[in-house]
Amino acid sequence: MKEGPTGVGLNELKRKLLISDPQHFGVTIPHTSRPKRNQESDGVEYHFISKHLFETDVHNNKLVEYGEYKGNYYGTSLDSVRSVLSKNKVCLLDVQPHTIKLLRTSEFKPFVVFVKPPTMERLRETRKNSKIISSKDDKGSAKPFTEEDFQEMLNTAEMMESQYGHLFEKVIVNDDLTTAFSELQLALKQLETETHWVPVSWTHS
Ligand SMILES: Nc1ncnc2c1ncn2[C@@H]1O[C@H](COP(=O)(O)OP(=O)(O)OP(=O)(O)O)[C@@H](O)[C@H]1O
Repeated sequence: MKEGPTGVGLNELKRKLLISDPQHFGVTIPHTSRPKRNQESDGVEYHFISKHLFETDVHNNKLVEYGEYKGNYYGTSLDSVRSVLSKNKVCLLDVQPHTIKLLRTSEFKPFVVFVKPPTMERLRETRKNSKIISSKDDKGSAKPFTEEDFQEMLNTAEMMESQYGHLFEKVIVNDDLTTAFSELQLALKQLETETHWVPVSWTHS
């Protein structure tokens, strides 16, 4: 499980992990109530369900997280996480910090990595040629980072870390991308090869 402020590089790091070992890592397929487009297939880009069913699922706590955008719901179900785990893969999931509590169970055994922005100076330097890809925008528009984007990223990161820092198992500063990716790979490898501490209740199941 990874998290961090918008634009910090979560998608980029997730993409790199998936490419590096597609047998080992997996991602969830989200649910949406938006109508399926012609070129899309159910269960590939999204699980397409009705608005009514989405609301029932929300009511029955079947979703890890969900939100509404342009009148349609989008969300990730607990079952979609289970489906990745059932293939014996490590599920890469970005979540809001308040969701960590929900996932800290013996079933999911999350390893929480906080992806943190570097200093303002280093953001300016490293993101010179980077574009923010608006995930919310259907056309996937991309525009350069502004000073405000950097400031917001730093503010959000500080807020997240002060409020939820105790829930992070690993903090990775995404300064140089290649270095950050290597650190992430190493942390995940160590997680699988070395002994680490978990709540005692997790050892009984
Ligand atoms: N270390 C880095 N150096 C330079 N550019 C980077 C670095 N990390 C990410 N980027 C670029 O910054 C942009 C935003 O990254 P990305 O889309 O991964 O962010 P995100 O955290 O997933 O954002 P969101 O939550 O809004 O989807 C991308 O164009 C990405 O290539």
